[in-house]
Amino acid sequence: MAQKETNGSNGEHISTRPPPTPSPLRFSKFFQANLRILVTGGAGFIGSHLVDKLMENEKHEVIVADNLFTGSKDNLKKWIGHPRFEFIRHDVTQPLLVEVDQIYHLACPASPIFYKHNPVKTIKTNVIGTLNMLGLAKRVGARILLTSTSEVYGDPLEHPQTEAYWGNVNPIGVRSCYDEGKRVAETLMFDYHRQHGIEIRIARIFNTYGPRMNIDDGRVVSNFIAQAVRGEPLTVQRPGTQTRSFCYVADMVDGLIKLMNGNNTGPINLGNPGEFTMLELAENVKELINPDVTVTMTENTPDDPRQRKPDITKAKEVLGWEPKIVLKDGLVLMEDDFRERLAVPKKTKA
Ligand SMILES: NC(=O)c1ccc[n+]([C@@H]2O[C@H](COP(=O)([O-])OP(=O)(O)OC[C@H]3O[C@@H](n4cnc5c(N)ncnc54)[C@H](O)[C@@H]3O)[C@@H](O)[C@H]2O)c1
Ligand SMILES: O=c1ccn([C@@H]2O[C@H](COP(=O)(O)OP(=O)(O)O[C@H]3OC[C@@H](O)[C@H](O)[C@H]3O)[C@@H](O)[C@H]2O)c(=O)[nH]1
Repeated sequence: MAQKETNGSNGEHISTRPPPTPSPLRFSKFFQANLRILVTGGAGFIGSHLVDKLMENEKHEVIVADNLFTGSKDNLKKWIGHPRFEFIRHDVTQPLLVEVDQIYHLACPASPIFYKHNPVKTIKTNVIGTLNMLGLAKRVGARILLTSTSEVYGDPLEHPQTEAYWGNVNPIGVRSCYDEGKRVAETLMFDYHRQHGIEIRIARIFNTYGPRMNIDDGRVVSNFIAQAVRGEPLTVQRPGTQTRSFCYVADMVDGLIKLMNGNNTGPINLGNPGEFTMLELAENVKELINPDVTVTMTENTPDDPRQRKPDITKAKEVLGWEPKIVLKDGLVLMEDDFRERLAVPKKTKA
């Protein structure tokens, strides 16, 4: 088949090579025309919630590829053995060949503690892992979505951050394996799109929280909730005036699915524009979960961004998406899950 010449959603010139012909079975009278979806990192926090949502549709077959570095099969236990679900223990730094129509590429540790644990592995996961998944997308003609991050904006000099902002990232710092890794992953996505006509989608996700985060994940919301439930001091890292915008995971999953199935390549910011200092977050957690806990100031880590707030105008316009769950409601939903896993029931009022 001939090359097709088109313009992408960002106005770029694209030369599209059609994907290889699928198996003849795909056109057989009795073939069930299911959408085959690969979720890399599907055993992790956001990935497992995404799998839950995708599995609700009876036309979807879902394959998870995950090396279980920060994820767990426990997050997927309700789907193990389901006829439309498969789990593959696989490291995305190695090639993978599966016949799929869509790839949600999430595989990568997200908590700073975990991505800094083995920085060389983190950058390999972002660069080689994304190359492998793009190679797969090219080979089987699948559409691929990358979960990039607000960390591509580094310590931002523009506030709030729009997608047009190129960022302020330290290329040699301890966070660079993740920040720069994701920036290269975005570059690879666009190069495969322009050069090979691969259908791409890029989400820039801002700090997302919710049930199923690892208790010892190390990110601020899970730390504060676990501390409040255990009755331990809330550890605010200095200066405490740094800000973040927190998005509840169900909102994030809706945004990712809309992005995958829409027409825009992105990058698109997905996040909740509500902005809080870490001291304000601690006060909220204390008030909602355990008024008896104290707040203690602790050392911060290098290159911690001072402010973060997404401008989500583009997501509203092109996806019709905006988050619905405000922080106070989301924290309470998360508390129930943490209490159950930590086996600390809520005190009943006398
Ligand atoms: N949660 C957030 O606040 C946030 C913000 C921005 C971007 N993101 C991105 O969203 C994605 C999911 O984040 P999360 O919060 O669910 O994190 P998570 O750590 O819970 O999930 C990551 C998953 O990827 C798997 N994984 C890691 N390295 C792998 C490898 N080499 N091969 C195969 N699997 C591998 C882990 O085992 C885990 O199941 C990540 O790409 C992350 O960068 C998350
Ligand atoms: O116990 C803690 C942990 C963290 N913090 C502070 O809380 C803020 C947020 O830290 P988090 O570890 O939750 O993560 P960050 O917002 O820096 O990055 C997060 O959002 C972008 C994603 O790409 C990353 O994967 C995700 O971890 C930081 O300023 C940190 O110093 C505390 O005050 N106390």
